[in-house]
Amino acid sequence: MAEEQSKSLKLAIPKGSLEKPTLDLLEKAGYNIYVSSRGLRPSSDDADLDLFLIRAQEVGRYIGQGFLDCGITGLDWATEAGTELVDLAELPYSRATVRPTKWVLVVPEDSPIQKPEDLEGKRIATEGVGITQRYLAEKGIKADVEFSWGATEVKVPDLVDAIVDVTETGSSIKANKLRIVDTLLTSFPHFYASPEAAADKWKREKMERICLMLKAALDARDKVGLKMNLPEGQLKQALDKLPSLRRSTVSPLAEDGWVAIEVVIEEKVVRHIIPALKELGAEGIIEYPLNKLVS
Ligand SMILES: Nc1ncnc2c1ncn2[C@@H]1O[C@H](COP(=O)(O)OP(=O)(O)OP(=O)(O)O)[C@@H](O)[C@H]1O
Ligand SMILES: O=P(O)(O)OC[C@H]1O[C@H](OP(=O)(O)OP(=O)(O)O)[C@H](O)[C@@H]1O
Ligand SMILES: [Mg+2]
Repeated sequence: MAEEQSKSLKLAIPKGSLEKPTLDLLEKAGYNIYVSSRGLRPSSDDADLDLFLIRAQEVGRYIGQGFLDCGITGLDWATEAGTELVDLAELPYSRATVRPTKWVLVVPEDSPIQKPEDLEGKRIATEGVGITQRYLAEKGIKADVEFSWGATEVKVPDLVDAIVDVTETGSSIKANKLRIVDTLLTSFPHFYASPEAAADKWKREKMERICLMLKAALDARDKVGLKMNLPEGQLKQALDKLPSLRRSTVSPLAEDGWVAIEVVIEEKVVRHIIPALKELGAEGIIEYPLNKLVS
């Protein structure tokens, strides 16, 4: 028992672009994290967690070296770290949208470079040197790849011929009048563990529970619950007309000839579904938000 109580899980949260969305997701998953101003060791309402805010680029290194048990970072930086990590879950969220981050090869709109092979002998700046070098090696292209500390878009065409940079919404590419030549990698955040932590029963169970709750919170995103009463005679028509209702729970009501329907659907279809149900004679329609969805 004493040993159980002294257990703790060293968990890294990515500092930077992913910090806010990661803290929001953890909160939705049921873990309230408190980050003090300039503090890099957040506290939480789960006494088992020992939290560290670490740059996304470095999370993989410290987990791989065994100094941290686990953490969240992009697939991109985990790959770049080159350490052995156990991938416990893909978490499909991003900085601003639900789309994955893409690492793209980019040139000015009017550049003569049209295809990757045109990079032969050229200069490329990027924060992801390893990702870029592996891509060029796979294609048998020889080009100079130099590390960029950021603000990479400004470097073409005066300082380098092309850049490899992250894009999510595409607004930076548009604002800087750039053109995508190719996509090297698509990346979402993942939950990674060290091989030692993954082999430890208590840590493994703890991490799997956290992943379950994180995924449940992500799966509930953009979905709502809908409940209503419907004349039984209209049930077939409702299921035919509204395919998204097919997986609903149908139960009899105390009042003869009526059924209660409960379903989880995409929020975006609700505005079509509610009026259609009303036309079919549905009554007592309620819509409610969902916090978690576990299939
Ligand atoms: N729009 C975005 N821009 C940058 N990174 C993003 C974006 N959306 C998601 N990410 C992810 O955030 C992680 C960290 O990104 P990045 O390496 O750019 O560092 P950063 O936290 O943005 O800090 P910096 O200000 O140094 O760029 C990566 O895994 C990346 O895939
Ligand atoms: O497609 P978008 O949604 O516009 O996102 C892409 C931008 O986000 C990142 O910049 P960041 O804010 O991380 O600054 P950085 O350029 O210093 O890395 C990336 O380097 C792009 O500039
Ligand atoms: Mg960035």
